[in-house]
Amino acid sequence: MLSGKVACGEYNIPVVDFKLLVNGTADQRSQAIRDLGRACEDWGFFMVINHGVHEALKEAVMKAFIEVLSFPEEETAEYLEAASMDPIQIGTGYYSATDEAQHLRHYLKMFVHPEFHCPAKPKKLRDVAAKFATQTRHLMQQLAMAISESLGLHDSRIPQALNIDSSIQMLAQNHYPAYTGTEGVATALPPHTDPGIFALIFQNGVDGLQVQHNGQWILATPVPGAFFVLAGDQLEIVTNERYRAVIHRAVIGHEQARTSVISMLAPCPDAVIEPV
Ligand SMILES: O=C(O)CCC(=O)C(=O)O
Ligand SMILES: [Fe+2]
Repeated sequence: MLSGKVACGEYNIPVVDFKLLVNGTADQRSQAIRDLGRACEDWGFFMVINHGVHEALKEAVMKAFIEVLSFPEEETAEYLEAASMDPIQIGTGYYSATDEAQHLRHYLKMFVHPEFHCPAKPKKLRDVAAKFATQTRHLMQQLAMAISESLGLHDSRIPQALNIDSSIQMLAQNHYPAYTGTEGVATALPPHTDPGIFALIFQNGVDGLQVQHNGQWILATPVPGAFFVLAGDQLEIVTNERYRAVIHRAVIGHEQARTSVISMLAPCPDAVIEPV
């Protein structure tokens, strides 16, 4: 059974306008930075719009990732059952005994920074994934600078404290086949926080990401073109828990399969992260 009541519609998930954050007038920038600070403080979650990553690129990445997951197992055997730090991983998550997942999730994960790793097929994946990785990394670096400012600090303070220049970036895709069981919807990814600094997420038009806010589960429905931005554990640590990592989960209904693409930034494993 899916635990907790789910609210949708009655809450306004915060929206941050990236264009105003970087190119606005002084007043617009201050307002956007305040909006960002409030979103991080109250939710640990927001949507970013006008971020400059083209829809066509996002679609191309999702399509190429779907192709990888659809290859017969013998073609992706080297990535199956990989360990958590292996550069490319393909697998299926279904941990019903331990953590309440009731339905399948197929995933692909690849580390793209500081070294770029990518399955050789389909051929177009390398090019689109590299572009998407660079653009979303840049976006997350700029968000980290703006977060510094939202805390009244110099814009380099939080990025430096996180060693962001040497950080690790991972791209991932989750594919959740439509649910076939007897409940209304099923949990496919149990409640968790993300271990890194931020995750950016977009999806195939099917909702299913839920975030915890003031003790309630909220279904996240994006404004067109937006990325969801989730604060992770390392952001919580560096801000001394002022900006908390958001607890979230993914659910899946009967009608349609859901696909999400994630770009995630985390400090390199030997970085020591302390509150600023
Ligand atoms: O599929 C989603 O929307 C959420 C994915 C997620 O939280 C994760 O992979 O850590
Ligand atoms: Fe997550």
